[in-house]
Amino acid sequence: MNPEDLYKRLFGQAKEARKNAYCPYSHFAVGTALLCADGSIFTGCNIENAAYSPSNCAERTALFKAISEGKRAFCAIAIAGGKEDVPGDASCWPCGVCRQVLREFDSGDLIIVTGNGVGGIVFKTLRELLPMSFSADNLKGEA
Ligand SMILES: O=c1ccn([C@H]2C[C@H](O)[C@@H](CO)O2)c(=O)[nH]1
Ligand SMILES: [Zn+2]
Repeated sequence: MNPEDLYKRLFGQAKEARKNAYCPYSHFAVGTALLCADGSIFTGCNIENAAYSPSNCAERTALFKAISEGKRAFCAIAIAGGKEDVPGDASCWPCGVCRQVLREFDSGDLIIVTGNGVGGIVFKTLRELLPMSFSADNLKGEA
């Protein structure tokens, strides 16, 4: 399958996962689908909390599920987000916190996929979304 078709399918899985979003405060529902290097897929949704700050984004839900199952290498993550009463076809790029968390497991080619607002997808590398990032390389004195 060519990458674009693979990402379209992944975005469809993110839209499906978005149905599980728990967002009674923001009413902004997000779903994700994370494609691991071994071909497995982990989905996620945002999970809000009455105390607000413990809320978790959909990106980190999927990533933490995968990490906790032993996965360490990832190809792409698709994100479908929007107010809960709309289909979630518009672009929803990851927040700054999630970009940094994803950076921890990116070796330079992680793809971020989201909707283009007209029924298709758009994708970029995490490196494009988080240039000049801080990583483990800095701690090793290599950056
Ligand atoms: O990329 C994003 C942006 C926002 N949210 C969540 C956090 C919060 O629950 C709600 C509104 O910000 O959407 C995500 O899960 N991912
Ligand atoms: Zn986030």
